[in-house]
Amino acid sequence: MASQSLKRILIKVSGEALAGDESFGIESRFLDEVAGQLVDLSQNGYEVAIVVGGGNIFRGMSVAAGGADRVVGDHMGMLATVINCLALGDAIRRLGGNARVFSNLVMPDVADHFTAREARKTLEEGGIAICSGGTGNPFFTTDTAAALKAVELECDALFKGTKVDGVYDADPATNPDAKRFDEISYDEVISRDLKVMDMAAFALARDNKLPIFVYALDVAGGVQAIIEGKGLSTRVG
Ligand SMILES: Nc1ncnc2c1ncn2[C@@H]1O[C@H](COP(=O)(O)OP(=O)(O)OP(=O)(O)O)[C@@H](O)[C@H]1O
Ligand SMILES: O=c1ccn([C@@H]2O[C@H](COP(=O)(O)O)[C@@H](O)[C@H]2O)c(=O)[nH]1
Repeated sequence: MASQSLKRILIKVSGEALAGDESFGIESRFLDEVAGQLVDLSQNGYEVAIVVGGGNIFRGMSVAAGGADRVVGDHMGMLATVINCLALGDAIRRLGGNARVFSNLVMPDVADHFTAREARKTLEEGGIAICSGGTGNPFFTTDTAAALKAVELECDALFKGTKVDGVYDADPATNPDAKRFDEISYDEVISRDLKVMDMAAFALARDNKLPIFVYALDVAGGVQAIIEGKGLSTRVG
């Protein structure tokens, strides 16, 4: 049974986490695990929209650092998110769920062009709306795309599923003594420059009063457990 206060949600799935134990690409066991969690949420009455990152395949900054055109690099990064979204949509359908892949880059043979109107319709009809291609613009990230889509689709909350189980006072990957927050305000996360998500995403969420839950994608129960107050996450609000 879906919670009344958090019924329509957007989940940002980290591209990097989709690689599982590998450093590149998609680990099918992990993909199926994530898809299974999304199907369960949808079948339990939640309206679920998805944005997927591309870090397991390509990040525009990495080519720009080598001297290539950043805009071309970012287009390549956005295409990487389309690949991940197609894989996730397919995994959801194989598990009996109903998913429709949208894209902010126009590619009619591959995905439906994203409009908030069509994506909302998919959600209202019980389908999972997967939003690929980021914002469609270079110099952004899929975190910002996730906040933007969550606002456009009138979601009650944004869940950022990643490799860590919340927001810490320093990057826990490089600081073993970092302390985790159960809750933190938008302004504090921005003023401390805590880099679990980019600042544009936090600012957009703050300006639209969109709560964000940062959680570890590989923890059993996932989003459903967090909504029921049983799972670990940091609430940014
Ligand atoms: N203060 C912090 N609290 C928590 N995590 C942090 C913090 N600062 C940096 N991080 C790092 O941020 C990472 C998550 O952000 P990142 O944008 O790199 O990944 P992602 O969005 O999950 O991946 P992708 O770009 O592939 O979708 C975590 O794995 C963590 O190591
Ligand atoms: O709106 C957007 C979103 C993404 N990009 C590019 O795609 C890659 C992958 O996204 P991540 O958020 O890093 O996973 C990103 O590095 C950008 O190059 C974009 O240009 N615009």
